[in-house]
Amino acid sequence: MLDELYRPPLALLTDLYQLTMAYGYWKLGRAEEEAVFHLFFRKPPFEGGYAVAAGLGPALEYLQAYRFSESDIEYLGTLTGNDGEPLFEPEFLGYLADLRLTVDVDAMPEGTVAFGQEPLLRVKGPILQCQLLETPLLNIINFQTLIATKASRISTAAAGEPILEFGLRRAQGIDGALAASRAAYVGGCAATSNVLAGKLYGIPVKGTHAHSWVMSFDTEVDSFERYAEVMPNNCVFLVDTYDTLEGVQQAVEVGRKLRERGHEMVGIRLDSGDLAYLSIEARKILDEAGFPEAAIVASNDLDEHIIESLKNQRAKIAVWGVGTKLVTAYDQPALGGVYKLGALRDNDGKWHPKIKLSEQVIKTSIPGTLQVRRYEDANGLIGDMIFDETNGIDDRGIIVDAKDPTRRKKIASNANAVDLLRPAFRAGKVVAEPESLEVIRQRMHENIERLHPTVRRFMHPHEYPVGLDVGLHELRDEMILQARQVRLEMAP
Ligand SMILES: Nc1ncnc2c1ncn2[C@@H]1O[C@H](COP(=O)(O)OP(=O)(O)OP(=O)(O)O)[C@@H](O)[C@H]1O
Ligand SMILES: O=P(O)(O)OC[C@H]1O[C@H](OP(=O)(O)OP(=O)(O)O)[C@H](O)[C@@H]1O
Ligand SMILES: O=C(O)c1cccnc1
Repeated sequence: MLDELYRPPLALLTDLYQLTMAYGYWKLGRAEEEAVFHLFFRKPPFEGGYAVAAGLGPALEYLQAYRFSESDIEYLGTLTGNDGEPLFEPEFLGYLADLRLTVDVDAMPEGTVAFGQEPLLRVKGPILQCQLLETPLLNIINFQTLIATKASRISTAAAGEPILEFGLRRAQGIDGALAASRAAYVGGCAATSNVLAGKLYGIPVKGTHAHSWVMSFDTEVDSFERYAEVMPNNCVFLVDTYDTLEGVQQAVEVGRKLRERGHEMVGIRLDSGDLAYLSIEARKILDEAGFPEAAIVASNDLDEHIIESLKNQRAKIAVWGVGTKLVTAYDQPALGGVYKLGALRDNDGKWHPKIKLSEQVIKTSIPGTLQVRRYEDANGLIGDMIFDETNGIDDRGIIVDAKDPTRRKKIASNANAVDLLRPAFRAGKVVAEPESLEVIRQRMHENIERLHPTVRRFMHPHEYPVGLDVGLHELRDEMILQARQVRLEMAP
């Protein structure tokens, strides 16, 4: 699913330091030196057990359109350093003007469940190009993955009942809203209130009416009657403007008249008060009045925790309207995905793994040209192995936890294995088959189903096994020791 929004070339959508490094590589004659970068997050968001990969479609659209326009080049020519002289020389700007991407990108298909440390995306090609792409790729993938994950958690809480995404009015700007509507659908929402997202992405659109409609009439019942007249095929009455349970009675009255005219009331919406109590009482009123099919829609600052609690309270809510907390990822507003250099190729064609050290083990990078192999059997997912494609997998078939190397797991030799990073972009062209959002969300549902329920739990979820191939782990350890040794020797 490639969309129009990211079609205009947006090569300047990057941090200036990517261009200063690009200039440096060009100046040093290293622009075409081949590199591999990986995009990954360290910990699933929301203190959860998993994330849902999203954003690849728009990212590919971005890559496909990538070029510096004439006005981009002109603008870059106006940038100066602290001596007032141009930052970039004209020959470099000419190089950028002619630049067409030749990188290869391998990526997890959207809707795949993903875990900490494992690459969602791998970019391989001239180091200058890889570097320029860091910021826009992180921008697109981080946000959509975050929102798809939130939506998937909310869908899990609603246990199959439809979620309507109502976030547009409180989303982070225009693109924040559109990207969130897309990702929310990937993560399992049934529809959006955002009509532009409906048009751009083919997401079903749904809507009720606001309090202002009720307030604009002399009485609540009058407002429902007029609404039923003009919109007889889409009647969800918002019943909480004055007194909620009285509002339900008024909806029933209007629903009866509607029925006489050959239409059925779709339902009512609750938007304040105790949603458990009010939905249970409203359900009784609707059932007793002969409207067992009328759905109770609820909204009001909902998230996965409130929905889970309302379900435990046996609330009679059939449809959930969720806005702010979903589209702003309220409790964790950024994913924190990073993009790190894994390897460089020297003149004789050999790949050399690269490492960045950190005081925190979790932040020490994983060297190599990485791939993720997922193992599963009839019962579901077993574990993921991160390995270096250049060296292949060690015969021992063991994964080692990157945070705690004493935690290891032997992978059963009869487990099914699938490599998650698949060719998406080759030498500047999209090669992944475009996927509809329907296919993507179906993949998300199937993936989530195959996770152990304890991994899906909101509170202190069970940690899904992800580890380094034991051979890669040993190489990484050696590289850490070697880098530290070198630094020790260099110490005065
Ligand atoms: N039974 C319930 N259990 C848990 N949370 C609930 C329950 N009923 C409602 N909530 C949540 O509690 C919060 C109530 O919000 P708030 O205190 O603003 O009250 P309100 O009913 O919205 O009042 P207002 O009239 O100001 O809109 C919302 O997030 C809502 O989803
Ligand atoms: O609570 P959220 O999850 O963000 O869902 C969207 C909210 O937006 C609307 O309220 P708003 O007060 O903006 O307008 P209204 O007058 O239609 O209620 C709607 O009634 C929901 O409460
Ligand atoms: O259609 C609705 O009920 C709706 C739409 C946007 C925000 N809140 C509610």
